[in-house]
Amino acid sequence: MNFSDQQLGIYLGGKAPEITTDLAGLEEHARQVLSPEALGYIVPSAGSGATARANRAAFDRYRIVPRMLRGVARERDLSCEILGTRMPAPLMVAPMGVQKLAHPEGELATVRAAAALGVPYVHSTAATHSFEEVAQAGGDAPRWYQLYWPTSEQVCLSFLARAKAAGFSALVLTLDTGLLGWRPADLDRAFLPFLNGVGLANYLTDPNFEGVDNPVLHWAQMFPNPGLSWDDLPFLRRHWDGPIVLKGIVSREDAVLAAEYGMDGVIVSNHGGRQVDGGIAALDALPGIADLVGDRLTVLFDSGVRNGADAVKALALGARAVLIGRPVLYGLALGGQAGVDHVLRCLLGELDITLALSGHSDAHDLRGLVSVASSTVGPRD
Ligand SMILES: Cc1cc2nc3c(=O)[nH]c(=O)nc-3n(C[C@H](O)[C@H](O)[C@H](O)COP(=O)(O)O)c2cc1C
Ligand SMILES: CCCCC(=O)C(=O)O
Repeated sequence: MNFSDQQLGIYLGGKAPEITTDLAGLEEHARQVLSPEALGYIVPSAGSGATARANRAAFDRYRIVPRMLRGVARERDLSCEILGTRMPAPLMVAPMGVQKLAHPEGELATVRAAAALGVPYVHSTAATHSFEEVAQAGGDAPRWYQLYWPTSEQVCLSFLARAKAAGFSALVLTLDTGLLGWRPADLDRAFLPFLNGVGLANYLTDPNFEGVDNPVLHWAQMFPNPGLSWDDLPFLRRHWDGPIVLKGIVSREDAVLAAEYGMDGVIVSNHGGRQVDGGIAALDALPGIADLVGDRLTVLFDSGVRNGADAVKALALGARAVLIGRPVLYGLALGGQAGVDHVLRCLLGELDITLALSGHSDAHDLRGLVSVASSTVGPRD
């Protein structure tokens, strides 16, 4: 196999892509095709956008320090197993609701693209397709379920049972969205997809919603759930037979509590800056948490990853795998299933090439691969 076969054949399916391979430029392209409401919901972040900017600034501060002459294999294997789930590389699709805002095929296009590559897909409670539809589209491919814990215990139990029956193997409990954040782009338009019934597919197909007069009002009564506390977690353990991962952890204290409460993992994440404005960059929270609980918990990461090199940085700072958020939706907006396929292939390809060029044939033991760029280094005067 020659070089170009390897680059284009393996990574991109052998043809010139219709979408740029510069994933950092993807947002700009996606902005051209999204409706104003969809753009306002998907792209911006909470408040002034400070948390989202901090996410990116943190990635810029860390620099990869490649090592040489390490006998890197011509054919590398980045595959790994995370909480019982095999994956071709330590990459997963982050749970994201309301995907029909990006493309009419919504989550079905995303899960099909992920499944074809074996990349695990995490199904959001706020999806525009139900557990069962997504499971059918995804076939045997790995999938996890992300719970927004409804205030109704009956609905909560029904969601857990439906997810289990539909083959979702691990549970992600998102903790940073007890309420929606202050999102000016939506507030200025008075736009919330859920009020139009968008993002309620799991709810509307639930037996507990049968015969309900006003399903949107019913949803509104059970979505905001800021009252949850650590002592609620044993309930989940009793009713979910499989790994449980807490998403939205950015403090060391909470990471230690997650371990003490017997959780299996945490996702270090600030929800892509969509919840708290002025929050700590997720990447800045990662190394301290990984050092403290990495031997007891599976530490995963999202928020701000835009390309394969970013994923390498997060892995080197202690994440066992990285979840991809908005870039997947940008691919979805630009090309449906083919667009998501393209984005995932680019991520897998750039992750592989960056690791190989850094002296690694797999994605294990990357400690020491990044350093913090020092602002004092510059031309001598
Ligand atoms: C449009 C959109 C919808 C989202 N919906 C959910 C969701 O339903 N559940 C969840 O846990 N996180 C949700 N997230 C957050 C992602 O899982 C992830 O934490 C975030 O997108 C990572 O940041 P990034 O987009 O900057 O990579 C959503 C993100 C976006 C952009
Ligand atoms: C009501 C769920 C909101 C979806 C979400 O998590 C997001 O938009 O960030």
